[in-house]
Amino acid sequence: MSIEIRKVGVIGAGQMGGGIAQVAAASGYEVALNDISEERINAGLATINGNLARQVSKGHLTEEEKTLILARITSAPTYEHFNDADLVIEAAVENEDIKRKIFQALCPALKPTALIGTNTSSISVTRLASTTDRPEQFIGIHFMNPVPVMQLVEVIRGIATSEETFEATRALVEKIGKSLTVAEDFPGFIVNRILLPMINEAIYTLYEGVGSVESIDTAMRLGANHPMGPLQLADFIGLDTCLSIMQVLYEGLADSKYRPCPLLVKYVEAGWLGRKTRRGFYDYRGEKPVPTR
Ligand SMILES: CC(=O)CC(=O)SCCNC(=O)CCNC(=O)[C@H](O)C(C)(C)COP(=O)(O)OP(=O)(O)OC[C@H]1O[C@@H](n2cnc3c(N)ncnc32)[C@H](O)[C@@H]1OP(=O)(O)O
Ligand SMILES: NC(=O)C1=CN([C@@H]2O[C@H](COP(=O)(O)OP(=O)(O)OC[C@H]3O[C@@H](n4cnc5c(N)ncnc54)[C@H](OP(=O)(O)O)[C@@H]3O)[C@@H](O)[C@H]2O)C=CC1
Repeated sequence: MSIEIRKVGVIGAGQMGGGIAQVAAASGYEVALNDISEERINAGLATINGNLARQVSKGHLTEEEKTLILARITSAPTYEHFNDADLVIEAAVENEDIKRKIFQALCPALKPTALIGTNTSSISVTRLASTTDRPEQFIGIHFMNPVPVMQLVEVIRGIATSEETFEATRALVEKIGKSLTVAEDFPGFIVNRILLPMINEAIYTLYEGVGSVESIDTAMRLGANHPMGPLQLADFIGLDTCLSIMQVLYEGLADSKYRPCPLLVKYVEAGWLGRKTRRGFYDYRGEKPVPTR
C-alpha cells in the first residue's frame, strides 16, 4: 500500500529545520513548523522569508510565488498541530536525549499512519526508532546544509523501517527535486563518516600549529578545490553539531582515530559555535570574518 504525503511537520526551526520547511513548501507540501518557543519559530520563519526574498530579487521566483510558499507554512507551537500531518521530520539539536524526549512526546499527538523522519547527522536511526510507537514508520532523512542549495538527501533505514516508509520517503525526496543516496545505519552514515574526520583533522592541524585558520582554509579551497575551507565549513555546520557527530563516531566505532580534537571541545565549551553565535574559527561580528587564531 503506498503512502501519500501532503502535510509535513518539522521540529526545530534552526538552519536545517527552516531549510527543510522552505523546500517542502516550495514543492507544494503544507508545512507546520515547531520549535521550543514561538520566538524561535518566528525567527525561523523570518529566515525563510529572507531566503525567498533573495530569490525574488535575483529573478528566480516571483513575488506571488513567494507569497504562496509562505502561506503553506504555519506555526506549530505544540505537537497537537501535527495531528493531521502525514510525515513529521525532526531537525532539533544533535543530542540523543533531546531527540528521544521529542519522539516520546510527539507520538501520542500523531495519527496512526503518520511517518516520522529524523534529520540526525550521525545518531543510530534504529535506536531513535525504538523510542517511538512505530519503528516501521520511522526513517532517517538526512538533508545537507544549506538545504535549498545542496542536491543530496541521504536516506537511512532503521532495522524495522518498512518498504512503504522508504518508498514514501523516496517519492518526497524526488518531488522536492533532490537526489537520494541510501546509507546503512552506522555512525555518521556516509557523508559524515567521511566529512567530519576531515574537519576534525583540520582542527588538529590548527591545534598542532601546522597552519593558521587562514592557511588551512586557503590550502583546502585552492589546493583541493573545496568550495569552503574545512574550518569555514565547521563554523557553517555549527561547532556543537561537529563535536556531537565526532562523539557519536568515537563512541559508536570505538576507534581512537575519531577522537574529537581538544580545540574543538574548547571552542564549544566557550560557546563559540560558529556562524550561529557569530564566533567560531572566525569572528563574524564585524564587516568581514576575521580568524580567531
Ligand atoms: C553536517 C551534516 O550533517 C551534513 C552537511 O550538511 S555537511 C555540509 C555540506 N555543505 C557543504 O559542504 C557546503 C559547502 N559550501 C558550498 O557548497 C558553497 O560555499 C555554498 C553553496 C554554501 C555557497 O556558494 P557560493 O558560490 O559561495 O555562494 P553564492 O554564490 O553566494 O551562493 C550560491 C547560491 O546558494 C544560495 N545560498 C548560499 N548560502 C545559502 C544559505 N545559507 N541558505 C540558502 N541559500 C543559500 C545563494 O542564494 C545562491 O543562490 P542562486 O544560485 O539561486 O543565486
Ligand atoms: N548544521 C548542519 O550542517 C546539519 C545539521 N544536521 C542535523 O540537523 C539537526 C538540526 O541542526 P541545525 O539546524 O544545524 O541546528 P540549529 O542549532 O540551527 O537548530 C536546532 C533548533 O532546534 C531547536 N530545539 C532544541 N530543542 C528542541 C526541542 N525539544 N523541540 C524543538 N526544537 C528544539 C533549537 O532551539 P535552541 O537553539 O533554543 O536550542 C534550534 O532552534 C541536528 O540533528 C543536526 O545534526 C543535518 C545536516 C546538516
